[in-house]
Amino acid sequence: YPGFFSWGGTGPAGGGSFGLFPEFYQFSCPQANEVVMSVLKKAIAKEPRMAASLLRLHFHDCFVQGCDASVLLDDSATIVSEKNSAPNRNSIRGFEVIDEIKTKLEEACPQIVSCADILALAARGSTVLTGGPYWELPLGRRDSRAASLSGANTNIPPPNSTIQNLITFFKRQGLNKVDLVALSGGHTIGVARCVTFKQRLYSQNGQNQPDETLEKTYYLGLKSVCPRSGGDDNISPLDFSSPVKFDNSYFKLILSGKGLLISDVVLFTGNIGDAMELVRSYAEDEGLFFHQFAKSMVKMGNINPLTGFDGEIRKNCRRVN
Ligand code: HEM
Ligand SMILES: [Ca+2]
Ligand SMILES: [Ca+2]
Repeated sequence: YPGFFSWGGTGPAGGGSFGLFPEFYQFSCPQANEVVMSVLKKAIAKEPRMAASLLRLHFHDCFVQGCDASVLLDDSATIVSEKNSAPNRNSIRGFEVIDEIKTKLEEACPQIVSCADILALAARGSTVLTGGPYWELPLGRRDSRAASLSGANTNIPPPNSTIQNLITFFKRQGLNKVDLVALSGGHTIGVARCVTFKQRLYSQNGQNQPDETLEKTYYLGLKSVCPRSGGDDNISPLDFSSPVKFDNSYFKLILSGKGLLISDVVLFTGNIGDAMELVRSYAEDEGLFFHQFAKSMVKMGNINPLTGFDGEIRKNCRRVN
């Protein structure tokens, strides 16, 4: 049976049964979240950045084919992996931690907990362990039998997006401007490679000029990490004031010209009134940001899940059964 209380009918989330709900593993694997948290604690203690990498992995999963663990599939005879897409190549990480969680869960409750739910649990756990909000997490996602390289190339927004582009990318997933600004706050942790923000330092307007919205000393610091030629894989924090703490300083930095990516900065400089207002509110009120981040994470986690008898529960997150 595909989990607890599954009738295989058609519910509001599509696909079958009742959609997702927090108690999905209550009887079939009550310790699921504890297992996830124990592996996360160890992995994040060893490398604080891992929290950021795991949060991002859930995002890159959900925006391509829905939250179905498609992002975890390796190349094989039948699979063209999303890992080689432009947004993911040399960039997404954390697969070994997901493998470790899956191995432990297969020991504890074989073939019960999906890789898609592991990604969602790891994203929430990573948020909590770095000081961010906790939320009730709907569960019951199942795993895809396919990946979509083209979907990864076309549905994940690039770092030089305009605000209009960002709104469009999010809208395509059923997410609005409030979700866009709140979820961009995920950039309160983690880093980006020089190649993702170089354009701003050396050729913002097609001319050989830096982005004029960059604060001067911040700009000089970035130039030393990210030279005009080479250094593409050098990294810089997305929120340099607290790169391993989940807080609202990302929004404060944007207000002071110290946002790293164009996609961060345009939330405030893009002349979309409600986005500007939201950046200001989240900079002022961390509680408000936490509340909305949690709500929007639930919304993102609900994008097109496989439920009921659709998809499968993978034994190994890197390949279909
Ligand atoms: C709004 C559109 C977004 C764009 C354009 C964007 C773009 C990027 C880019 C370019 C990087 C650096 C990748 C690299 O250099 O290899 C990055 C990192 C990151 N992104 Fe986003 N992102 C967006 C939304 C999100 C969302 C919704 C989340 C999660 C809620 C998120 C979480 C992260 C995290 C945590 C990192 C750091 C990862 C690490 O250090 O390993 N991003 N993002
Ligand atoms: Ca997916
Ligand atoms: Ca931070």
